[in-house]
Amino acid sequence: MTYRSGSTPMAVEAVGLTRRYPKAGRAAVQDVGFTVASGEVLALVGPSGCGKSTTLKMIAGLEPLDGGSLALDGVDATSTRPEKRRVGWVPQSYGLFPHLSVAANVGYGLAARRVPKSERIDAVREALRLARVSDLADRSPRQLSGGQRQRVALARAFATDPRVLLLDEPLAALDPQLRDELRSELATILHASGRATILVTHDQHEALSLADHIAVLRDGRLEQCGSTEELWHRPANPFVAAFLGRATMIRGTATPTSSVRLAGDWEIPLDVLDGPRPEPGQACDVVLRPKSFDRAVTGGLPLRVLRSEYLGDTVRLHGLMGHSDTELVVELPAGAGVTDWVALIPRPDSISITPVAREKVLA
Ligand SMILES: Nc1ncnc2c1ncn2[C@@H]1O[C@H](COP(=O)(O)OP(=O)(O)OP(=O)(O)O)[C@@H](O)[C@H]1O
Repeated sequence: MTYRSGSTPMAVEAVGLTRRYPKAGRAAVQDVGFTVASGEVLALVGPSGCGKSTTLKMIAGLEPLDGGSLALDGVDATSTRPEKRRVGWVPQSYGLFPHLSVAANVGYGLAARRVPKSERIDAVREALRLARVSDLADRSPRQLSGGQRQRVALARAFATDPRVLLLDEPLAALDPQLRDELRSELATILHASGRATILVTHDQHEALSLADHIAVLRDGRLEQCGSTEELWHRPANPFVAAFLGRATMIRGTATPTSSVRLAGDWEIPLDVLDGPRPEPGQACDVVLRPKSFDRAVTGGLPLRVLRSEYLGDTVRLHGLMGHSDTELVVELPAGAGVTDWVALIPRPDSISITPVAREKVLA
């Protein structure tokens, strides 16, 4: 039991979730835990097959748990039937019925549960308002754009008054431009709804802009779960760093002259380190992102360019740090030509440096 008297229980508390499909070798999900408060959005991210959908299904009650426990609003729900969990599911394809109006689609779940008509009308009106589609109530799903369909699917989930909303790749069915436009609107709707939301996405931009917290899964296991800022600035390992935004995480060593020495004799100054300063000789994890550098006018850190990609405003360089074999991806403003070697100066505000405790280095 996760509820402590005097404290507000978490809307979702998953502890050690484990699912082993029959006849499968390894567990699809192994020992995954996280919490989500009401009004918060958690993004489950990770490569294809890492266990995101299975985790979502365990919370909805569509897959049983082979280990661990699940509490909803502080009450154990590990074996609760799906229809009793008050969990709203928005599938990737939205699953709207083409022969029903938007309002009838939104009220479908309530009608199936024989909710009285007057209550149903109020609930549908409120759900349409929350999802910002009140003006579409009489249309058929065929007369809607992709973005409108997505919001109607959300309204249908809202109508049943769920305490938890589960969204499976909410923007995946939309074209890239519409996806960008809808991202911020969806964030506003989800936060205004006051529900706990768990969404699955492949897209790091979606995770960073929609979610308060992110859980990164890999091969069924949780690599890291924390606030978006925490994962961005202090990724637990190179996999998490790379997954959220092409970052490269490199282990370096603090020098006596307030810098960190990395591969290829690169030195990054410790100017903007906001946490505790490392002692000389102490190991540090340094997260370098494509936009962590400008082109140096004189001197600078040498990047040996292996390949370049023209991206319009910028050029993306794939290279090696100095004479080392450590790879790095850097994006610089397009315009100045690309040569075999490019000199860079670090932009300290976009580089994260975390001193590593000595015990962790030895472990
Ligand atoms: N019904 C099933 N029976 C057996 N194995 C399954 C079943 N469903 C999923 N799996 C396996 O479990 C693992 C996790 O699958 P899951 O669908 O949860 O991953 P995912 O992260 O959602 O993937 P994607 O991003 O591709 O949708 C995969 O190896 C998958 O092949």
